[in-house]
Amino acid sequence: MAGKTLYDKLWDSHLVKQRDDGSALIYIDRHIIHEVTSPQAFEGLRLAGRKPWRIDANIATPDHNVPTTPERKGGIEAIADQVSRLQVQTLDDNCDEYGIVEFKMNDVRQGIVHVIGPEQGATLPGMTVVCGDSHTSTHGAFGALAHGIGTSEVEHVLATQCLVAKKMKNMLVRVEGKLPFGVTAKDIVLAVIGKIGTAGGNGHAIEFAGSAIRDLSVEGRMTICNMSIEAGARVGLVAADEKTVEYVKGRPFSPKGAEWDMAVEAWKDLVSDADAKFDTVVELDATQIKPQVSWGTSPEMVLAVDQNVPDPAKEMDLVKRDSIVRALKYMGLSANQAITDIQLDRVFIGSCTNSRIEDLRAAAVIAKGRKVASTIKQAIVVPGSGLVKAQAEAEGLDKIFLEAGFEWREPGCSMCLAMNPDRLESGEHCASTSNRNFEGRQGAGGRTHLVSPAMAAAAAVNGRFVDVRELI
Ligand SMILES: CC(C)[C@H](C(=O)O)[C@@H](O)C(=O)O
Ligand code: SF4
Repeated sequence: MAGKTLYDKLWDSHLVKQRDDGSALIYIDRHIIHEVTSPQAFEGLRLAGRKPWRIDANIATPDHNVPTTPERKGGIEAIADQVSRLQVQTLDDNCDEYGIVEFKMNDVRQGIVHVIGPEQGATLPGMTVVCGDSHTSTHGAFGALAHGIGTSEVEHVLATQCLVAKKMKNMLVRVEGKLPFGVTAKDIVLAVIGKIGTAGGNGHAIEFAGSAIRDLSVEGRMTICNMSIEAGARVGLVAADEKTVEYVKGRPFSPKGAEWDMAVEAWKDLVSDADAKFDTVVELDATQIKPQVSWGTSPEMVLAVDQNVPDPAKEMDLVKRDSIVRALKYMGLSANQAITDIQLDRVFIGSCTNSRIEDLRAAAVIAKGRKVASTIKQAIVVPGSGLVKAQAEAEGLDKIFLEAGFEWREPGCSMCLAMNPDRLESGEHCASTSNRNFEGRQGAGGRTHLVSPAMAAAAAVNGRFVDVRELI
């Protein structure tokens, strides 16, 4: 019998019941909750006369709708938008009613769900982790089976601690070789999506492996797994190793004492067996990856910073040609324009892809001693959690950013999506460290370019895209 992949192992160890029609019931160890996808789920529970079944498996925080400016210190009343205020209030009320641990808006532990889960040790190797949010794939960086679920599934998990699921296929993305200086995890994942496309991982759980992935910090692995969903896969995974163990050690929700020792022993098995079979294998040479910039309205429309945007006239496939024409029009770019000729209006450093301490450090290296270009209307740095913010301030990163002309904000999803006051105006170009660039994502008519934190900082000081390696 062939060996098992990491995904097979995680699936098998959580399988409650397999049905003949292919559907199955799996046990969920951790459920993370935010204000957007939970209100109807709690309401559904109430209407059915049910209660959450395992209170301590849940952890909640508001992130999408929270303002990131200092006024929010005034509390929920300070949220100007009514719908946003109601969502945040409803989350607070639901968590209070059922006794669910919640880091409220002004708690130092508040932040983006995918940043705070790992930060608190609430995400551990070997777990199943779900959240009503597509970027739950982030947590797979710990060798956990993690994916987004819909609101009706949020209700189901609350009520039963189980989920109806279907086993996915196995895909291996192997990235070998040493990553060039100045090239980061974000560039790896954008390059992967550029290669396989946004449908490339459809129906698969992607395991990222190879020396370039092993060499990454746990934060970098989170960035990669985060964007598995943009590669078409709901699940991204990285095998657990010493770095994973080191990261989770001593965190508030991590096991302690004898339980810790047992856990570490068990986590050693969270790797794919050498003879495991993958349905699909993709290989990338890390040494060839350059800093990436998305130019279009899909994450697969991405190029190296030294390239030129495509010319539709050279595309023979009519469907592809049409999508290039439309993307160029929306983005206000002309065929063959150099990426380094794209003028930026705003810069956003944040989101669950790139708002951890390592991301802020990388951006600060570039910002240090430089100034945001006068042509940039706004450059904001939004830490992923209050604890990331505190850590950055302890290291003096806030000062570096403020002196350079960046704004230093409170944690939240912020400009990643237009659900709170941070957004683009129509026609504006933004260098953004987030994960999605479809039309209107950061505000109606806004034009998003996905980049790494260092590339975003470099764009801020240069006014246009520049190969960050010229500034290091
Ligand atoms: C609001 C939420 C449901 C959504 C998601 O699931 O991903 C958001 O986080 C996003 O990034 O678009
Ligand atoms: S930061 Fe962006 S991608 Fe992440 S959860 Fe928030 S809105 Fe979704």
